[in-house]
Amino acid sequence: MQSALIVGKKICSSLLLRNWVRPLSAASDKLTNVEVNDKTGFAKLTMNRPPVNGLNLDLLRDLHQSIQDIEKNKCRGLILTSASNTIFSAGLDIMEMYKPDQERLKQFWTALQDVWLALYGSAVPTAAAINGHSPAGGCLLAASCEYRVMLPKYTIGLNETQLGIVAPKWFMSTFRNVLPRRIAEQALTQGKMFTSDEALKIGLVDELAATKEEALLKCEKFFASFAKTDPIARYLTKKQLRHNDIKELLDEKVQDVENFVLFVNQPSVQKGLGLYLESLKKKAK
Ligand SMILES: CC/C=C\C/C=C\CCCC/C=C/C(=O)SCCNC(=O)CCNC(=O)[C@H](O)C(C)(C)COP(=O)(O)OP(=O)(O)OC[C@H]1O[C@@H](n2cnc3c(N)ncnc32)[C@H](O)[C@@H]1OP(=O)(O)O
Repeated sequence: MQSALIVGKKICSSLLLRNWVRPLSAASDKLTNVEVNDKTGFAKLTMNRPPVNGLNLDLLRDLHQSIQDIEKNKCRGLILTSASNTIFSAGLDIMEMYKPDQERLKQFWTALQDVWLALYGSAVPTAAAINGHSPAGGCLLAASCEYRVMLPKYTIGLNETQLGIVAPKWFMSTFRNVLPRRIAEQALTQGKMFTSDEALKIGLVDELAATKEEALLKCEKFFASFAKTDPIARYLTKKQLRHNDIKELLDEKVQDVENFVLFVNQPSVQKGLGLYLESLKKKAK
């Protein structure tokens, strides 16, 4: 595992502290970073895979581990954000799907499922400070949280149909949990990327903030709104509301991996992914 965990002493007993500290790798290797505010108990989970936080197998596994750690240590809130100044996450790393190693491809999709199950079903209140572009898988992560604060002039959305891809059911359920059904249907079928202002207008994000610091504060304010609620009652309510979406994936988890593998291996999909990668690289030149 490649994530670093920084924990405030006031919150964690020395036993917990021991549990939390995982071996730190060299700074340049860190893919996620967790910092816990010792006064509030809020954890900031930062994705740090330059240049675009492409969700590859390693980053996904790291994210999963970090979410589990935050959960185990009973933090009072989890804020997902990015170390980049312009990108929250570019979504799935297309390199994982292009000319893939078959065993790794299965592990990759399973890791994405696990991150979604952990984040969408988290007992800890969750929020995303969206400090950059957030297409596809990036949008999935943000939409899996309970609250979203976005910086201006970026884009967010599930753009799969524009790439000739069908978003899996659980991507769609996540959107439907946030957006009115008709808006979700239009956005998903069009593969629409929304500007920050548009996202605010339709309710895909809850607030805009001028800076990352302000976004983090607004996420913390959202967590503070639960100060007078019972944490167990809060969690059970969330759990029931999200139960069907989670159960649907759990019931079909293996089949979902098989569908994904079958889909990705289609020659037409491979061709499309290759062309898309090329277009991204040309754009970068
Ligand atoms: C029935 C159905 C059953 C099963 C369904 C099965 C499967 C389908 C489900 C799949 C769901 C897919 C989800 C996804 O997330 S797919 C990924 C979608 N992401 C995107 O389309 C975003 C693409 N990227 C961008 O738009 C821009 O890069 C971005 C994020 C706006 C940033 O722009 P910019 O700052 O200008 O940076 P560059 O474009 O120059 O990029 C820098 C560098 O990164 C490479 N890169 C960017 N995005 C990706 C990516 N997603 N994967 C891999 N690599 C990426 C880019 O090529 C550049 O590379 P270089 O080597 O040139 O530096």
